[in-house]
Amino acid sequence: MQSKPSFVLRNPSVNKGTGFNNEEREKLGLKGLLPPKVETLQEQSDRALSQFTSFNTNLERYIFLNCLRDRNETLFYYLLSNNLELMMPIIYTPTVGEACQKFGNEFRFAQGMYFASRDKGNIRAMMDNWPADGVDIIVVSDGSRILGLGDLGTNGMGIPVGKLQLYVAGAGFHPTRTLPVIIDSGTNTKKYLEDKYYLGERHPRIPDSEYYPLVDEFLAAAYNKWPKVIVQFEDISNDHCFTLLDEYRNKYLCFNDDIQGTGSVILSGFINAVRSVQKPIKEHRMVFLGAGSAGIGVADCIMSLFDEAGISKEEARKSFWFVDSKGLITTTRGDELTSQKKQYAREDYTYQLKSLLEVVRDVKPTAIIGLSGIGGSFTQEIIEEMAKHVEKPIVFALSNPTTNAECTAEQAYQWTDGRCIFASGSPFKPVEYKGKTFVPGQGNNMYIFPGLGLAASVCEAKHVTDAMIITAAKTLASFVEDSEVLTGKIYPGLQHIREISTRIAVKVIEKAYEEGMAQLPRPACIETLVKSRQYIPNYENSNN
Ligand SMILES: NC(=O)C1=CN([C@@H]2O[C@H](COP(=O)(O)OP(=O)(O)OC[C@H]3O[C@@H](n4cnc5c(N)ncnc54)[C@H](O)[C@@H]3O)[C@@H](O)[C@H]2O)C=CC1
Ligand SMILES: CC(=O)C(=O)O
Ligand SMILES: [Mg+2]
Repeated sequence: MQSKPSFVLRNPSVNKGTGFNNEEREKLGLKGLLPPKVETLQEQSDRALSQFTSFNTNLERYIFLNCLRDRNETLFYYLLSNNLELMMPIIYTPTVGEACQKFGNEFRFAQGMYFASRDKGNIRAMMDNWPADGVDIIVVSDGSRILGLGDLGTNGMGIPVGKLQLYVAGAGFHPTRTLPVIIDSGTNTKKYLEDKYYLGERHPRIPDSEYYPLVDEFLAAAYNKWPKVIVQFEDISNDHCFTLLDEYRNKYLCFNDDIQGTGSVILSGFINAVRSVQKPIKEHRMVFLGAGSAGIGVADCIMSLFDEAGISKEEARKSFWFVDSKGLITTTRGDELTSQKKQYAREDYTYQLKSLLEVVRDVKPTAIIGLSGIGGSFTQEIIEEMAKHVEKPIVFALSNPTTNAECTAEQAYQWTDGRCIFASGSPFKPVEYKGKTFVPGQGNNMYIFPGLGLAASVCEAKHVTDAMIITAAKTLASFVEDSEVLTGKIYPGLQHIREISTRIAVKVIEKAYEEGMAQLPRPACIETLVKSRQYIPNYENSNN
């Protein structure tokens, strides 16, 4: 490849830094521009790892990694892929949450694309500014509900960026073919509107009459420019996300990660928790704290287990109790419920239960599922009350980041005397309790979206269906052996994410063919096709 040296060394997609061999240095006119030693990718990675560990704070490590990505993409993905467990909590939850909150302060260079209301009418033309040849996947947020941190506006860009890094490292999307997007529809967070470093549009969120046409124009433009692209909606507040999903799920190739990805990963964890406690699904009583996009998405997916057990929807709903900021959701509560809440509203309560503790006392749940964004809301009293009535309580504290988790892993094991099956959205370290080591599971959609997205992209799916989402959940669950499940392990180790994503992709593609959703002619071997499409970070694959 003939190119100006300054360009090659400053283009992260092709830059190898000290990895350029002598022949390449000669050919590309790089002689004298690099220190003499030619290094292998492994040697470069060893140095980068040592630099990574030398920082004092996780935010510094986050900045270091993103700057590395901006210099040498191959090295970044090689380092990340080989140190995923160490680096996941940095590029993803919890550190990405802090990085978003400080996005304006720590901004160094632009990534992805931004579309604001004033761009209305020009979005398709703006997309031609994106420098890559093609785009296979877009993660789009409007920053309105970033993890459990609320409305961060344009600062939310860290989330699409981080999710796409997982798509590359976890599933093998090609990094140059991923596009993080922020639809800047303003922010209602005063702190950011008044922050001199805030980089978004400085106005309150636009009304629905402007919001929906803006998103519609963005999607139409994206599918016009990249007809096979898959779009993942991410961290969009629940006043919009359900409407967007309903509107577009049968029009374009898209899905909502917080509703469907979370639904799938928690269904998977629940399947294994049910295997672990050895109690049939119809005997479970599930209390949800939080009835937003994630809570409803999870319940909708768990409903499939009742369906498989031959239990009607009407009957199955009696196993769910939802608590939101106003208490137990009932048909008699007196407030206007959204259609999503209505389907799970209890009809059998003539009295009102205002607090989670009251609900737990009343229901004696076998599972308590936190997707409220409220840190510490599973108190000792609540968990102890639950543990009185159940031999192996299922405690899922799934809100992110770590500070927003409903309880910590340590608390859950202590308060249930080591009997609970625990999972959290953000990672917790193993817990020593009464001479035993408990390894908490991470119930996070990161196990699902890379493989699901890969499947949809590779087989050129028309749409992402519920059956594909449930297939992904079951495939993930199958990674945990019976013997492991009995010890309380419900998710496989993260270090196997590539294998997991590959298997999820294969199974989801098979389902897509079964359902007539796959548009690519059926290949002789789906696994071979999937593997042939996966990016592996090494210099042999680069263009030089
Ligand atoms: N582990 C994972 O993979 C995922 C975790 N999440 C986390 O779940 C949390 C919620 O996400 P979404 O459902 O998308 O948000 P959301 O805003 O759609 O829903 C939040 C729900 O919590 C309820 N709530 C708020 N304050 C409450 C209180 N004091 N008591 C009881 N309920 C209360 C709200 O009424 C609402 O029903 C966030 O922290 C997010 O990070 C979301 C998606 C995936
Ligand atoms: C994990 C995730 O998608 C969330 O917390 O929103
Ligand atoms: Mg999310």
